[in-house]
Amino acid sequence: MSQNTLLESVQGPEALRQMSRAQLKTLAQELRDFLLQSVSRTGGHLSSNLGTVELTIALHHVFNTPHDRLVWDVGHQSYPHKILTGRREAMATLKQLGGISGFPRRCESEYDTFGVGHSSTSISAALGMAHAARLKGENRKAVAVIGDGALTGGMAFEALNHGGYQGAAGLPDMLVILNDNDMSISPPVGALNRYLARLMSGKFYAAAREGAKSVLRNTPLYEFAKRFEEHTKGMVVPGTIFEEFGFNYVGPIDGHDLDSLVPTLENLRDAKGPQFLHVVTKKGYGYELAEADPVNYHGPGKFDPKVGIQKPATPPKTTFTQVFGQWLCDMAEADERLVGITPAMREGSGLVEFEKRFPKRYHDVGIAEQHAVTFAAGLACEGLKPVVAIYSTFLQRGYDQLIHDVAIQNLPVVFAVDRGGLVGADGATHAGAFDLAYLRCVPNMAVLAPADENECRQALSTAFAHAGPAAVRYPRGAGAGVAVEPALSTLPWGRGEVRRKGSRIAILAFGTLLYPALAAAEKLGATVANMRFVKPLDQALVLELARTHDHLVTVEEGCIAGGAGSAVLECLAAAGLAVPVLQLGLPDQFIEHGDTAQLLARCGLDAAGIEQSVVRRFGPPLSLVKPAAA
Ligand SMILES: Cc1ncc(C[n+]2csc(CCOP(=O)(O)OP(=O)(O)O)c2C)c(N)n1
Ligand SMILES: CC(=O)[C@@H](O)[C@H](O)COP(=O)(O)O
Ligand SMILES: [Mg+2]
Repeated sequence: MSQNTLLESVQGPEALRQMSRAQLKTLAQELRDFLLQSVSRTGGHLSSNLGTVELTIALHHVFNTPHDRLVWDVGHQSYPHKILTGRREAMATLKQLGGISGFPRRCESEYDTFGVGHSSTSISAALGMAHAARLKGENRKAVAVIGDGALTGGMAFEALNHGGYQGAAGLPDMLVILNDNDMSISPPVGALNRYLARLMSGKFYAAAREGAKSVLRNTPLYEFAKRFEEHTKGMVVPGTIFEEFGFNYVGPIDGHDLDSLVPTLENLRDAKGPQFLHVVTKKGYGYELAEADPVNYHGPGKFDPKVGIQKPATPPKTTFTQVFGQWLCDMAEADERLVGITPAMREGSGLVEFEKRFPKRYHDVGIAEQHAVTFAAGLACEGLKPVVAIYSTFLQRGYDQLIHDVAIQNLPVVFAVDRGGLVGADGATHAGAFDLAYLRCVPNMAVLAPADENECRQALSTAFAHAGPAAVRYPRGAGAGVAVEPALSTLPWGRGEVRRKGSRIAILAFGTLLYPALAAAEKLGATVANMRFVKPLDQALVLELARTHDHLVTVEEGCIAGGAGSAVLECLAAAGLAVPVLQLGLPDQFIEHGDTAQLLARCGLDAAGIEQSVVRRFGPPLSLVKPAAA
C-alpha cells in the first residue's frame, strides 16, 4: 500500500468528522482495499466486512463515537470499525494469540461498547444503554447494527418489543440499523427473509407511499418524512412490522451510497424516540470473488486475493464435522425417521450433503437455537428421530429448552454438539468449554465424548439408538486421523475401555485428549482409560482403576469445574474411596483467541503439559527415581 493514504492519516473517528463527502468516498475505497489485503493475510470474516465499509464510515462520521454508543451484532462485521478506531496496524495480529480479537471487546477499545460473538444481542444492549442515558440525564444516542440473519434470533424481537414501548420509563433515544444483505452465513431462510425481500422490492412502497403521506400529514413526522425523501432513496412508511413495534421505520436505502447514508443518519441522529433504518448492502461488496461466493468468503483462512481461495495441494485431514455429515446421511438412509436440524449453520455443522439428499427431512431454522431444540422435541413426541446439529457454544442459547422441553420429557433427541472444547481463532465467545458440565448435570441426559473419528461415528449411532436424549460432543477440526469404518455400529452403553496398561497412575481420558494422554503415559508408565461416556459414567471402571492404582488423573477439554473429572470425584466419594485425583482441564478463566494447539499447550493439555502436571503432583515415574546413594 502506498504511503500517506487518507486511511493512514486516520488515527480515530475524529479525523472522519472533518472529511468532505468526496474524501469519505476515497477513504471507503482505501479501507476496502486494506481490508481485503489484511484479511487475506490473517484469515477472518471477510464478506460481511466488505459489506459494512460505507456504513461504518458514515456512522463514525455522523455520530460522536464513543460518546454515542455503537453496538455491533455478532461483531464479525466490525473490522472496518476496528481499523477506523486506531487498530489499523493491529489488524496484522487479528485472531492470533496476543493479538486483537475478531469481535468487539470492551477491554480492547473504548469504541467497542459491547462485547459480542453470539448473535441477536445488539438491540437489547443498545436499549439498555439508551435507557441508562435517560436515567442519568446524559445526552447520547445508542445505535445497534444488526444483520438480516441475526434479526431472526428471538432475542432481537424481544428487544424490539420492549424498545418501541412507551412505559413509565419513556421512549429510548435509540437507532436500530438493519444491515440487510439477504444473507446469513448461507442464504437466509424463513418468512422474515421473504418479508424483507418484499420491502426491498419497492412494491410495498409503491402501494404504501401515498397512504403513508396521508397518515403522516399534520403530524410532526410529516415534515420529517419529507426531509427524508429529499435526502434518501427510501422513505418513511408506517405499517411495516417495525412500525408496529413502535419504531419509526426509514428505508430501505443503499448501504454503499454515502450520499444516501450520511444525510439519512444525520436526520436520524437528531430525531427523538426509537428509530429503525433499513440499509441494503451486498455481502462481499467490491471483491468480485466474495460477491459471487459470499458463503465461502464468510470466514476464509489465508488466501491470495489475486486468485482467491484455492483447493489445498494435499487433501486436508477429515474433520469431525465431516464424519458427522457422512454419518447423518448414512443413518438417514437406514432410518427414515431421522430429521436433521441446524440453527443457521448448514456449512459449519456439515449438513450440505444431507440437505441435498434429504431435503424433506432437513430444517435450517435460522439463528434460533431455542426454537431448534423445542422444534426437535415436538418432532420426537410424534415418533421421529431428530438430530440437532449445533455448536457447543450456541447450545448454551437453548439450555432451558434442552432441560424443560427435551430432558424432563425424556425425549429421544440427539444433540450433535460440534466445536466442543477450544475453537481457536474465534476465542472465548465461541469456545465450547462448558458443555460437559452443563449437560451432565441434567437428569435423563446421556453425554458421549468420543476420542477419535471412528469412535465419533460409533457414538452418534449409539446416541441415535438410545431411547432418551443424548449428546455427542466433538471438537472443531480433525482428530487423531483414525480411519472411519462404514458400519453403523454402536458402543457398549456406558462403558469405557482400558487403552494402555501401566502402574501406579491411571489416566482417565474423556474425548480427544485421549491421544496426548496416551503419549504422556508412555513417559509416565501410566495406565490410560478411554472413558467415552461422561454420563452414564463407567463407575465400575473408575472404581477398579482406583483400587488398582495409587493415583488417578482425569483429562478433558472442558472446564474443570463440574466437568467429567468432577463426575469421577463424585463416584469415588460415593464409594468412600479416598484416592488422590488430579483433575486436568480448562482453567476457571475465559480462554482467548489463538491457535488451538498453542492454547491447549498453554492450558497444559498437550502431551508434555499432562506429563509435567502429573510429575509435579505425584512425582516422577519410579523408573526415573534415582536410588539413594549407599
Ligand atoms: C447465537 C448465534 N448463532 C449462530 C451464530 C453463527 N453466525 C455468525 S454470523 C451468522 C450469520 C449472521 O448473518 P447476518 O446477521 O445477516 O450477518 P452477515 O453475515 O450477513 O453480515 C451466524 C449464523 C452466532 N454467531 N450466534
Ligand atoms: C461469527 C460466527 O459466529 C461464525 O462465523 C463462526 O466464526 C464460525 O466458526 P467456524 O469457523 O468454527 O465455523
Ligand atoms: Mg446478512
